[in-house]
Amino acid sequence: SISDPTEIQSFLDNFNSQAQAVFYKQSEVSWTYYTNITDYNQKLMLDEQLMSAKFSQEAYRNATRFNLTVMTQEDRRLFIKIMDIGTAAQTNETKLAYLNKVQSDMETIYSTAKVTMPSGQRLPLDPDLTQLMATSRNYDELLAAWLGWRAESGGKMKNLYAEYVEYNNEAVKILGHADTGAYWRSWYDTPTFEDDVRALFDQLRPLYEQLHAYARRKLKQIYGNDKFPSSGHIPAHLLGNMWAQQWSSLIDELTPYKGKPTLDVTDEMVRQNYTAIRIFQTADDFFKSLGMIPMPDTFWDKSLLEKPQDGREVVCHASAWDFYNGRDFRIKQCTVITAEDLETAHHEMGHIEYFLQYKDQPVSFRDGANPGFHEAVGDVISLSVQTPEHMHSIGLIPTVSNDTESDINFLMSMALQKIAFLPFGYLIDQWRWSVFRGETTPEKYNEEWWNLRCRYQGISSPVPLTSSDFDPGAKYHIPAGVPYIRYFVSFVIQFQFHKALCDEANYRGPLHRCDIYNSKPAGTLLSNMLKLGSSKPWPEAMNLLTRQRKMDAQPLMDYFKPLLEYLRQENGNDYGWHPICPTDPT
Ligand SMILES: C[C@H](NC(=O)O)C(=O)O
Ligand SMILES: [Zn+2]
Repeated sequence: SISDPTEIQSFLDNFNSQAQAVFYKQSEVSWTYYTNITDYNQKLMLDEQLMSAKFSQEAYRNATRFNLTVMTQEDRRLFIKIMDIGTAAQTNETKLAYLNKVQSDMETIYSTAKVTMPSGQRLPLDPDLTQLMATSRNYDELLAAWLGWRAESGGKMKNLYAEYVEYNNEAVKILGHADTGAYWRSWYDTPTFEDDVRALFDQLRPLYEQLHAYARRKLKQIYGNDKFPSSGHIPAHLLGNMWAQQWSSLIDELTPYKGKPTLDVTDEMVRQNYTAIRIFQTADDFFKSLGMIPMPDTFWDKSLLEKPQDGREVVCHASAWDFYNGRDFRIKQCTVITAEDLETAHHEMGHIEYFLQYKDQPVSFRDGANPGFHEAVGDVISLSVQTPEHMHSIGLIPTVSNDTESDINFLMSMALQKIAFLPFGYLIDQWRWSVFRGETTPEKYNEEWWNLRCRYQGISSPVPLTSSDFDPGAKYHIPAGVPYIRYFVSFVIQFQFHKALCDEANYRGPLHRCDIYNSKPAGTLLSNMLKLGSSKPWPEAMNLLTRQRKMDAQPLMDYFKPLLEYLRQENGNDYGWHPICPTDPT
């Protein structure tokens, strides 16, 4: 095997320049499809994916000719990443083409699905059903939207998913991974990763149990006790969100102390004629205030920031794109003028900022330190943006009152976004890992999904389950093949990051009121971590930013401590639910 340093360097240099060209082409062709769903554009994308796979297979073959033991740590890390080619390891082109086609067809079903409402209207998820789930308080209307969406999305792809699992597992086993779940977890490069996330979830469950109890009591007042099963579960369609994953749209009903200025800035944004562009300029302004890298001109020229009105079908689920040429970075978001989309814009721009900070790294290091890091960047900024102080400073709330009651109201609004999410963020890949392992077989897909939803989220299906349903397919990341534990990791570490940046900004008050806006030191500290990309093991990146090497739920618990005390007082013994699904689904 090759040990000559000159040959090692020239291989890496060649790979780097070729990979940029190949990945650029694949990004462009994919972008064309995601922003204009047609059979023709899908075929171009699938063809390009096969070309890109051939490039990766050849790079893999060439890389295995080198002797990794004589290399520098950095070069060895590059070679390992060059050889981590995922499903492109499938050299049987027919099988790889079929896997990619099935994956793309599931994502297309999801992205073009429409529900025929009792009124006869045919509604897509974005923006119509999302808006309905957030604003309707009519039990039957919510049920119609919820049932319709499951039927038109997941209900149309159950057999496809079983094939996707089989072909995806076969491909990654060629690289030596036990199954697709093992491959996805390998990106965290932590042998105890599964145990670590379970420990974090167990540590945080009391917070969620208290919030769940509080929400359940309020929702019973709205919909009537008879709509709730005796097991303590909340019917899945009543939480203001199609997947009950975040409950922010219930803020007005769940605000503990009425009579204070609303914390939902949606109405004010609409009143001020906010546009999608202005939402993204607001986010860009925050990064600039930290001395971080502004969005480049190509971002503003080439992003798709609103759902096209020209009849084109697009994949509306928001995403941020790196075109791997160091210059072209875009967001695709069907932005609507709501507080939630202001937050999403910061989330997506956090990805772009990460791309910008590590753009001069070798291609194989242009990734998050681990996938959770990439999901955390924008959210950390958004923790500052959402403070009453910052919302006041950008004119979206009239006054800042930090008396105890207003403080609890604010913490409740943040808990509906961050605490409500934790079991959902945790259970998606619990389900998928069990599917990839073969523990959950196709006839058990739906039942096991609801077992986890009932056990961890304390919500249940408002209708009896049938084995032809495939409710996992009603959530984007399942048909799109996007791993999900990254969001659970992000929701924990973003509070570690927030605490570290607030310390760096010399902020002294309670963590939940910290706004790092304009802090150049905080911006420098964050930038230095982001610049690393995936060039170092993630504990080193974590240490650089937070002075510790582990994921730690303490900052999140400290942030919400005053609210937990309030909730325990409010709930008394009225909290918790039966771990298995109710038989009386109301
Ligand atoms: C939390 C996750 N965010 C994302 O996809 O960007 C979601 O929307 O389900
Ligand atoms: Zn993201």
